[in-house]
Amino acid sequence: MDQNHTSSRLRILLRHLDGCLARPTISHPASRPGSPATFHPQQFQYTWENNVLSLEQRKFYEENGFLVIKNLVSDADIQRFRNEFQRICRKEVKPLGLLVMRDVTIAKSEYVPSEKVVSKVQDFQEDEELFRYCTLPEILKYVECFTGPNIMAIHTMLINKPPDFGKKTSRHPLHQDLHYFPFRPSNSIVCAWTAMEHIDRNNGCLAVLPGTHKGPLQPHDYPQWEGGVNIMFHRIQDYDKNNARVHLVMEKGDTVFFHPLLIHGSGRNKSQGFRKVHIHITALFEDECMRKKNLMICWAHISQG
Ligand SMILES: CC(C)CC(=O)SCCNC(=O)CCNC(=O)[C@H](O)C(C)(C)COP(=O)(O)OP(=O)(O)OC[C@H]1O[C@@H](n2cnc3c(N)ncnc32)[C@H](O)[C@@H]1OP(=O)(O)O
Ligand SMILES: O=C(O)CCC(=O)C(=O)O
Repeated sequence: MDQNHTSSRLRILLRHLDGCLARPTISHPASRPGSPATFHPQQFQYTWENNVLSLEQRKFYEENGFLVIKNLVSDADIQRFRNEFQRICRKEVKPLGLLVMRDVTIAKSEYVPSEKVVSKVQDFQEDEELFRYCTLPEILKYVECFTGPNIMAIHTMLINKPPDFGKKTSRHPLHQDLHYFPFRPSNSIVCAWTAMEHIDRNNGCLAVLPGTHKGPLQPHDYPQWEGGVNIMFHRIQDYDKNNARVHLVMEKGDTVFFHPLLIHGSGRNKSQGFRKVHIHITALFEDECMRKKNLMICWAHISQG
């Protein structure tokens, strides 16, 4: 991390701690604020009562730890995200703090800047066009069902899963996102994952182990894969092999919301195309004290809701 990046992060953090927030709010007030436990103490621990989710949808998330909402993000927005991603890949814009990842098989090679060499951009909080995703009312409306109000965007990614270079390195091993996060509580965190095109097993869709959000955070390490593993792509060491994997086939604009303890990963991209998804992770910080405590241990940029 270079010095500019470090000092920019530090400034952001200090601004938050001072309560002088630079970024406009992305909060979307709950229509019926209240704690999830207030309404159905036995039944609902993971969702909030706010008239957005049907009873069936709430029960599904509670039981499975994920929920797919069809056709949530418009084609026009997805096209704008694509355009901006391409500009970043061509190095026409260089948002502050952005991490650009390349697949491990080409990480050390010479390259011409293009979307063919970028497997992921991460932490695009300073790129207004990509960060717009985190502020879309249709996304926030659902995020709030899992986090409650006072939402913060914590981590952002646009994944451009490359066609596999023959080493199966395009796979993302099964893991729990909470492994990467130093803040809590886990039930106040949700990931939004939006398909930017049709995604199925051929181009490496998301695979989830339903219900695993009810278990603890498990130890992770690197998988022993012959072809190599992308940096930080840790796998869960052990999980119940009897727990059937569900492959989420999704259309452009469909969005899956999932709990940070849900075990998930994605398969090899066997197609010739670059499979794109837009992701962000959000969390609720329930009160000022918890917000400050979490901010002090959190490495990612945070926007306050
Ligand atoms: C919930 C969510 C968080 C789940 C996930 O997404 S898991 C994946 C999270 N990924 C990350 O956190 C990436 C963290 N970022 C980084 O490690 C770095 O910033 C990089 C993206 C690698 C870029 O590092 P940077 O120093 O700016 O650039 P360099 O090109 O000089 O790379 C530094 C050393 O890393 C190597 N590298 C780059 N890309 C990969 C790769 N895909 N897999 C394995 N190694 C890689 C690169 O070859 C270089 O190695 P050395 O020359 O130092 O030996
Ligand atoms: O979209 C993918 O390939 C998987 C992404 C993922 O599991 C993650 O970044 O946590």
